[in-house]
Amino acid sequence: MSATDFDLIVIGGGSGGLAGAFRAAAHGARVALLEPGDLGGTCVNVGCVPKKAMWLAADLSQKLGLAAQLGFSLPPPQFDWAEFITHRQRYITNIHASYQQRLDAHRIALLRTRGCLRAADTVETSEGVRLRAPHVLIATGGHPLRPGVPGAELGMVSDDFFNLCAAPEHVAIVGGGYIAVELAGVLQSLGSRVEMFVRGRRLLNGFDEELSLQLAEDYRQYGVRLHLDYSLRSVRQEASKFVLRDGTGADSSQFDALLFATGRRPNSDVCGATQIGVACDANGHVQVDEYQDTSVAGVHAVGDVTDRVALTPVAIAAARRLMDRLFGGQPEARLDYADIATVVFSHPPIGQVGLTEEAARLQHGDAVRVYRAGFRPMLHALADSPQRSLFKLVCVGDGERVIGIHLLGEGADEILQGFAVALKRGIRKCDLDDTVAIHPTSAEEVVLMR
Ligand SMILES: Cc1cc2nc3c(=O)[nH]c(=O)nc-3n(C[C@H](O)[C@H](O)[C@H](O)COP(=O)(O)OP(=O)(O)OC[C@H]3O[C@@H](n4cnc5c(N)ncnc54)[C@H](O)[C@@H]3O)c2cc1C
Ligand SMILES: NC(=O)c1ccc[n+]([C@@H]2O[C@H](COP(=O)([O-])OP(=O)(O)OC[C@H]3O[C@@H](n4cnc5c(N)ncnc54)[C@H](O)[C@@H]3O)[C@@H](O)[C@H]2O)c1
Repeated sequence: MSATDFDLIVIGGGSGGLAGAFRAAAHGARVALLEPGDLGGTCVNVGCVPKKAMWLAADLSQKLGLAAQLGFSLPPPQFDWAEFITHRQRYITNIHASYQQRLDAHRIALLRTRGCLRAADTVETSEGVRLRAPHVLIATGGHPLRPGVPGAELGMVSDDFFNLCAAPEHVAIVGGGYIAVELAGVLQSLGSRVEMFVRGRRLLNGFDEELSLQLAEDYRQYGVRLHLDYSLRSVRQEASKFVLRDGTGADSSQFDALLFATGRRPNSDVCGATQIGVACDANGHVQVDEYQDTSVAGVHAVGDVTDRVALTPVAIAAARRLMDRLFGGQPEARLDYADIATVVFSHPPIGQVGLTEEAARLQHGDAVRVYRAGFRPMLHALADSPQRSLFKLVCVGDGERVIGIHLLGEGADEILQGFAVALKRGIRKCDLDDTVAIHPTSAEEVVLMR
């Protein structure tokens, strides 16, 4: 291969890398994409997609329970986890095929190999082939992190969760963030008995505290046991069971499975970034400026390998804007990272965009006004199930500009997107008041708060 074959080399074929490669090629750039694993990276293979599939199965299981309470006579539902996996994996295989077709259509050179930066314009493959291009995009994502305690290697991480073929009977989950909360909900709904061991005093730091407390209550009602303020000292295995020991020396019960959901680390070292002088923070995240440029000219980075919001649509949006700037004649194109909406696929889900009440009060003090709606969604009220929804609006100033929307409850995952557009456009509370409700829905509560 000639040394100057490409305009862009992309290291990593996950959400950010693929989006960057497609957009650059659409602008006419000659692109090489290096990916040793399955196309789609974390999101498609061991993240959003299989996780959402499991969440949908868990949601169906809960709905079957409600249906039985509402007069449907059903045999006790049996969930064939292994069969569900064949549907899940078929869905994922179709995504791989569609990516491959798009790569071919865009004439992107896909190299099934690992890439390592040797200079700002040079990437070496595992086979020792050197490729050159004036622009390199680092999009190598991250990997799950285990806590630094003795025995931590005994537990699963989220990647391993997707290899399960049945619900373990009794599961310990360490962590209280996105992945811990989501997989706890899935496992409990699909038949496991789940205990969560959370370092902090509440679930989901960074989310609205009231919603987090309500979700903890929902989880307790649902049978999940929460150990808050838990300090993990070590893990050991006794026969096939796992036992956790805490900071006081007390042992947990015995578990059939142990899952660590204790955060992720960026894949910056494996791609040679640091060796060519790309600046990284103490955790290894590649440091980028507002244009996704690293400290080395011509080397750019997007997605989980950077220290920005670790979400698929963020990696995609950042990569597309970067390619619009580099190859699309839009010199100012860059991603605005403010007010990015996010959903935790818990049971029920939580959606948030903008500032939490706590963050708003720190920034704006007494100028903050909060509106709340707590209610039982109709299906749960009909079935006399205790699950409640809690919606909050955080507003600021005399004009009551809406600076935070927080939704916990059935449908929150689907409701939030439209309101996120409105918040981004700077709506005020009176704009919501002026909007006629859609009845009877949960979403109408957002425009009916008083
Ligand atoms: C369990 C779980 C659930 C999640 N759920 C959601 C969700 O519901 N919604 C959401 O928005 N986000 C979710 N996320 C986060 C989301 O998956 C990530 O933010 C997203 O995948 C980041 O994309 P990326 O392109 O930066 O990295 P990745 O998707 O991780 O892709 C990086 C790719 O780079 C490759 N690579 C690494 N090193 C090299 C190398 N040296 N050479 C070549 N290739 C290399 C890897 O093989 C990988 O394919 C979830 C994450 C997890 C773990
Ligand atoms: N629905 C979604 O969009 C979604 C779902 C999953 C993951 N993600 C993304 O992936 C990222 C990673 O998810 P995550 O859940 O791994 O991380 P996280 O940062 O959300 O949560 C990590 C949790 O582990 C705990 N923890 C860390 N070190 C610990 C230790 N040594 N001992 C005990 N507890 C410890 C933290 O206190 C925290 O509760 C998220 O921040 C998010 O950006 C998004």
